[in-house]
Amino acid sequence: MEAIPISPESYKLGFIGAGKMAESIARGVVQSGVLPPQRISTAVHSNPNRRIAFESFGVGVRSNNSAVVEASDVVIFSVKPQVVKDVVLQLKPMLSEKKLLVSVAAGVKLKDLQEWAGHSRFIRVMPNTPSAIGEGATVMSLGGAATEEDGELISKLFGSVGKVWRADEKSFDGITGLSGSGPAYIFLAIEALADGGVAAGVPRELALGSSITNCSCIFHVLGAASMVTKSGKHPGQLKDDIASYYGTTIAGVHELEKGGLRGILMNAVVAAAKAKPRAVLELASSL
Ligand SMILES: NC(=O)C1=CN([C@@H]2O[C@H](COP(=O)(O)OP(=O)(O)OC[C@H]3O[C@@H](n4cnc5c(N)ncnc54)[C@H](O)[C@@H]3O)[C@@H](O)[C@H]2O)C=CC1
Ligand SMILES: O=C(O)[C@@H]1CCC=N1
Repeated sequence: MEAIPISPESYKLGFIGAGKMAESIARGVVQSGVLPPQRISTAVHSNPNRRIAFESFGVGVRSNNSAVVEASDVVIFSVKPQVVKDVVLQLKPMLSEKKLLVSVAAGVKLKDLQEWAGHSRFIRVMPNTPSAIGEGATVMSLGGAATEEDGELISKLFGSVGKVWRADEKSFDGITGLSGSGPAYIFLAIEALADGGVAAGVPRELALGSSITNCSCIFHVLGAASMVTKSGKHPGQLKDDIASYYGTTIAGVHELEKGGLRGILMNAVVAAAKAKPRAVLELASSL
């Protein structure tokens, strides 16, 4: 059966799973103006605070998952990986090929998603939480029956909250370890660098205090990231530009190298890429 085109001007978007990732995407999409909140809905499973979070930016909260699917042309599965199979199977009678299905679940393969849904108009996406402020990184891979127009629609949706790339699904574990989980490593680094500043005599408020948006640690991290994207120079070159001979920076860089920072960061990405969410382990053991 040929997939019925979804109108970019009027389609309705539904989230199954009203958690942190769904909120980051929905919040960013509404802020960007690509979809008005009236065209987005979700349902709250157990935590009533999630209703408040979504309603705070105008997204409607329906009574249950079925009501969300019924009202939506595009359905994003944003529950934890171990819950995806159950919700897709429960909703299967309503998931006709007229609807475009999307999953953001880490580690859950298109092959399985398509089998549970009964069709392959499915797109697997790996976003990250900076989507909430329009700075997300999203990678997507199309299932068998997803059309080029479907790909463009989802690309535009996630493009409204950051940058979007397409990749072979084979790369998805690595992409999850790098860009899905990656912001957490940087948050950790920001916190640790600020603590280093405090240890070296920088007042806490100046390093990373209660008025976080105005702290020196944030500005140097933002500045460094912007230089990588805007200068066109390799980060190694930018590092060399700061590290004067006999200078202060090279003393700090020496400590980082002695502690194995590069190896530790590489190991973190590889460990996250290899980590299998419980759903995937259960799936493998049932084969
Ligand atoms: N948090 C992140 O940075 C990223 C998360 N993801 C993926 O996004 C998905 C969601 O992750 P988070 O938002 O972090 O988790 P979360 O725990 O914040 O959200 C999941 C939500 O699903 C709800 N839920 C549980 N069972 C349900 C059911 N049967 N029906 C409807 N809702 C149900 C929960 O109440 C919760 O609000 C996961 O599959 C994860 O792999 C992907 C990229 C980044
Ligand atoms: O930690 C997790 O499992 C999810 C997937 C990528 C980021 N958070």
